[in-house]
Amino acid sequence: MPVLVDPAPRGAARTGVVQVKICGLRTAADVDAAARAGARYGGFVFFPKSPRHLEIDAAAALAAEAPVGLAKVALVVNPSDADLDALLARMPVDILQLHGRETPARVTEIRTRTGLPVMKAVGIAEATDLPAIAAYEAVADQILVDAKPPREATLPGGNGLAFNWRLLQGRVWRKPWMLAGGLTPETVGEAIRLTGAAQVDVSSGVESAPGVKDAGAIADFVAAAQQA
Ligand SMILES: O=C(O)c1ccccc1NCC(=O)[C@H](O)[C@H](O)COP(=O)(O)O
Repeated sequence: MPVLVDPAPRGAARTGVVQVKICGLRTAADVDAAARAGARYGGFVFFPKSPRHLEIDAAAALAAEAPVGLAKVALVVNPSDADLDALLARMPVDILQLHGRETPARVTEIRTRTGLPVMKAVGIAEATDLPAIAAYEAVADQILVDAKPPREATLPGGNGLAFNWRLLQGRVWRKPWMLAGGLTPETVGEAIRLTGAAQVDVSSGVESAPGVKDAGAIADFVAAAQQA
């Protein structure tokens, strides 16, 4: 049964509570932990080099059992039309997260072709990276403001690295956005206070090992975000 999801929630501005995405869910226990903790979004990674990668059928089985209220986010990197067709034919997806070098034109194409809300990841390391957010907010439903991966990184995201959150102070964007990059239960409160983020995303910071989620850390992270 399709889950009705607001593609562009206003987060804290709408509900008064910071919305949380737990990315890299790989097991039924992970999905359960995220939902029980009160996360709004659950992310499923489709990137074979990642320790969080899932085959489509495995992700589809998890997504089918996910409770209503946990929006299912499919994270893809530079997907071809065939990749998207194969994914969406088998898995119920609420939001597509584009985490590669997709251009604004390609974001528009994917959004039109799939009919799904699209969240585009933009990597930030310094102030000169910020204008890309404006370019993508014109075409995407949401922006994931993430740490830019180091040049030598094998993953375009999920590296557990933070960026200077003060770069975002005083910035206003028209579209909903989510803060990501190296957040942990210990740091997420300060990150929210410094940036004003209404939504936050975490992966490495709630793991006991790469790709292994820790239910206690997920609960701590969501609680810390919601209390900020
Ligand atoms: O998590 C991965 O392995 C991954 C692979 C390829 C592209 C993106 C990936 N992750 C993105 C995320 O998990 C989050 O959206 C975000 O980058 C936060 O990650 P982290 O810094 O680990 O909290």
